[in-house]
Amino acid sequence: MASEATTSTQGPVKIGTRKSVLARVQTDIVCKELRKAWPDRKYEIHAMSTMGDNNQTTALHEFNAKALWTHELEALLEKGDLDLIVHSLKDMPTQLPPSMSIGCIFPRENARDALVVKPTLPYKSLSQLPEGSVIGTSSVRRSAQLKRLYPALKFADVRGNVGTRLAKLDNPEGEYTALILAAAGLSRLGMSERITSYLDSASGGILHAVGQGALGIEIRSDDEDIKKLLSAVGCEWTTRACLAERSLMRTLEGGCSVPIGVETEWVRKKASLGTTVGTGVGVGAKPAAEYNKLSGIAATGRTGQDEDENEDSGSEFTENLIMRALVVSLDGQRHVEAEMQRRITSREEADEFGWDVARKLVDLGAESILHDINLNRKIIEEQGDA
Ligand SMILES: NCc1[nH]cc(CCC(=O)O)c1CC(=O)O
Repeated sequence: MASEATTSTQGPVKIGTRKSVLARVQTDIVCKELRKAWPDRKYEIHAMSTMGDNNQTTALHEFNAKALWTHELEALLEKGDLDLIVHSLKDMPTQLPPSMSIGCIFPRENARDALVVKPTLPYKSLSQLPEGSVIGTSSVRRSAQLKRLYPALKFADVRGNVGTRLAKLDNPEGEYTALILAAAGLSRLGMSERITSYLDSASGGILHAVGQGALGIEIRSDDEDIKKLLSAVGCEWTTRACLAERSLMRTLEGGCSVPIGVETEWVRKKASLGTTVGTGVGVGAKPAAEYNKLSGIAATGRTGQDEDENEDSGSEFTENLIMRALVVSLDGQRHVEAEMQRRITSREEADEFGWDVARKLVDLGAESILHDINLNRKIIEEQGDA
């Protein structure tokens, strides 16, 4: 028994996560993939409640919420009490502490936002909602975009995890007509049937959050053992698309989060024919499963399935990434938007692409919108506590 089996490379992989049901489900996805790739290792899941989870009342924007959700887990990672942390990528700050990095990103679920209308009401889309309908959302990205497109709507904060929010919506006495939630969260919780309609560029112009729908794995930057384990899982398509999105946000935010909406989509063209053989994130209002297949993301990732799909990349196919991005003022009165497409063949190119889209938004006037927002509010967060 007292062998060398205590070296870090052979010890259990200690996986950290938050305590919410969604966080647990997402962690199970990651753990399952790791087990499949490395069946001989042992895995331990440590679900911790964080300060954010414990403080349901203080208005979110009073904290630097992103840090609030991640700091406590990061401290354990740093100490070696954890080896990796499973995050919803959109909840990860774009700048990590220097000793931490993103080990990999898992295949993206449906990245879009979803409208969830109170079950007793007949409305099927945002445009059908009567004047004065109350939308429950604590996200300024969501409310600012909706104010721009649907000025007759009203907004109210809604806190708590996804289940709590839905219960507030369903309460006959409740004030909300509808909620806006990430489709990914609902889908992972097995509650896709609650989705009334999907919101995206093709169906009205609501863009989702940077990193939405993807899982980010945070590790110690110098942990070669965990890096090796992660090299067998994750999804390079999602990783590149999300790195581009994060680069966009990092370039624009200058330290604070701002209402930035984004949508990325892979377009794979057969070079000889010039025809689009697969498109990606944000195309039409497709149900989650079909959407995921369409995205070419889950299917072409290194997830063990459909690996052959990917073999055509390289010379015969070109992979272009389309990015649509928007910055909107809090009252919805001003906005700038941009769309660019570029061939992306590496993470570095993805990063540069996000930077260039940000530059384009700045050229179009994003800076004055951002300046006003930063004057008004020191910290704007989109955090809820899913
Ligand atoms: N803001 C909290 C949060 N963080 C991640 C998700 C859902 C899963 C995801 O977007 O990856 C949610 C809930 C929501 O925004 O509806």
